[in-house]
Amino acid sequence: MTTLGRADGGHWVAGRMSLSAVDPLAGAEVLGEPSVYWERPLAHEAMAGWGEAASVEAESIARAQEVLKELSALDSVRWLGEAPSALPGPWFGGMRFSAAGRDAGWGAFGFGRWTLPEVVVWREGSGLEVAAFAPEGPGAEDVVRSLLARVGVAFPAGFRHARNGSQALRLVSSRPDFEGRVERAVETINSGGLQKVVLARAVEVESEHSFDRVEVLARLREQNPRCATFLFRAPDGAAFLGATPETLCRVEGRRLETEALAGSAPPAQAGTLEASDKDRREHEAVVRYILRALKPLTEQLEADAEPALLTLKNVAHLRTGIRAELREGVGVSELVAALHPTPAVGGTPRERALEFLVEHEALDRGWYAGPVGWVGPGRAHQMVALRSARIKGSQARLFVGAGIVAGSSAEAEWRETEMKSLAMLRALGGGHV
Ligand SMILES: C=C(O[C@H]1C=CC=C(C(=O)O)[C@@H]1O)C(=O)O
Repeated sequence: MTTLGRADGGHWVAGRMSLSAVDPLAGAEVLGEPSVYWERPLAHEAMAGWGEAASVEAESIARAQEVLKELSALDSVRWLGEAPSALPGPWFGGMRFSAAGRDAGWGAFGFGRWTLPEVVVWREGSGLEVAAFAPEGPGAEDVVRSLLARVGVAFPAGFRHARNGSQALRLVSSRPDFEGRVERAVETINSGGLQKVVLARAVEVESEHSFDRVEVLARLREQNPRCATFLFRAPDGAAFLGATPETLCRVEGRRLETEALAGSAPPAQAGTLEASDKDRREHEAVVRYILRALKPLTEQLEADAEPALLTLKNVAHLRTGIRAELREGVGVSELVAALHPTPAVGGTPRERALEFLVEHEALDRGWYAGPVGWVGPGRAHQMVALRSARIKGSQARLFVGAGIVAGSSAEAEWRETEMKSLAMLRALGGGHV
């Protein structure tokens, strides 16, 4: 683990060069599976990282917030030549939804974990750039130059397309348990104890062979161009990956972009969403919460007047875009503290909803529904880790949730979570689902 914030200048030396190549994921053919991956195809943003020049772990929410603050303030990289202006990161990672839970499978991920890869390849304009990082010290510049030279020679020029090939998957998730929890949530809401709570469940997925996670990424990004496709590998070889539609915050200097995403329907019934009273209430709880949370941190806070439809391949949502100027001194750490968990993954009132989840959800969410993404000096993009799975070997544990409000039906919420699981199941090779 790295100690951050040394006062005497840079920790890491970095160099960069252009690559004659088009796709960061193609690098997996020669460099193996990336340790971190991030792509938003519609935003033309893509990056893959290999190796770890450094990692920072946090064992509590308070420490995680400190780390985010340090990583967004630190400019501890000494660039050989000009520093890139559009490099995502260079720190990549995420954190748990909450401290509650005891699934040992999440152990190696820590409460929060961020890494500075040894090699980062990212899209810039119509080409790719590569940067290499090494700890400052004698010989560090040579290490950087030789990493760049090695990657430059070997990096494949072409695009890594998703390949055909489905496989038999064994799925386990208890419908009666989930529906029982939805009914309990509706009773609590009806008795005035809560307004909204988002209940999640896990689906255990087993395949005959180890999952090819690069292939899973290739399918996820191809099928979900509006989402952020991500992967973070833990030291025990497990990886957390997914394709999520929800931005928690995008920070560029003082500029903030965020969104409320809640209210769902099958794509074929997307037209009914805007008029659905249940979905509007579910959505408005999120908008109100975000605006209230951001007020003390921002100036010129503005939200779209009406939610718009966001139609993904397997599910459509109501979406309200929110923008603001950040007050002096406010950055990603303060934003995560104020926004997470939004009622799109927790509920309202926030504390009561979180207590309900601890008591009744019977699930260690781990990094599911937590903030994941990248952070660097004055810039950050954090997504809410939805539509995601933890994968190790031939086992995957997939997570899906749904917002429960007065009038929710257990059967409909089960169907909604089934629908939300399709993107990941198909990417895992379940061509028949
Ligand atoms: C909790 C999830 O979705 C959230 C985001 C969008 C719409 C949601 C809904 O309509 O329930 C959820 O709040 C999930 O996908 O696991």
